[in-house]
Amino acid sequence: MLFHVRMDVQIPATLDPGARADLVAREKAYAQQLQRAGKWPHLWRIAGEYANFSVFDVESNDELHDVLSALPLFPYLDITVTALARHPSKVE
Ligand SMILES: O=C(O)CC1=CCC(=O)O1
Repeated sequence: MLFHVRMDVQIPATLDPGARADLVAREKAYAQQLQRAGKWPHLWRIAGEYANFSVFDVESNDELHDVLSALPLFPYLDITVTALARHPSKVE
């Protein structure tokens, strides 16, 4: 199942810089692990925003929830999920 996900990142300015760097490094490692596993086939920066558009390829809504809620940045993300279905005009 494919899901389009928008993530807006809102890390508090008051967060200790070392803690922030550790969080971002752990987010990157987890994101790259999921990309290598084929679960996160698209990850794009939204130009001009601290936000991304992503596509996740997972087995179920529950797996998507597990993957997203395990993101190290999860407490600081505003997440919008859109389920995707096949378009009838898409060339195979
Ligand atoms: O910076 C972001 O958009 C949040 C994020 C998702 C994966 C990652 O490494 O950072």
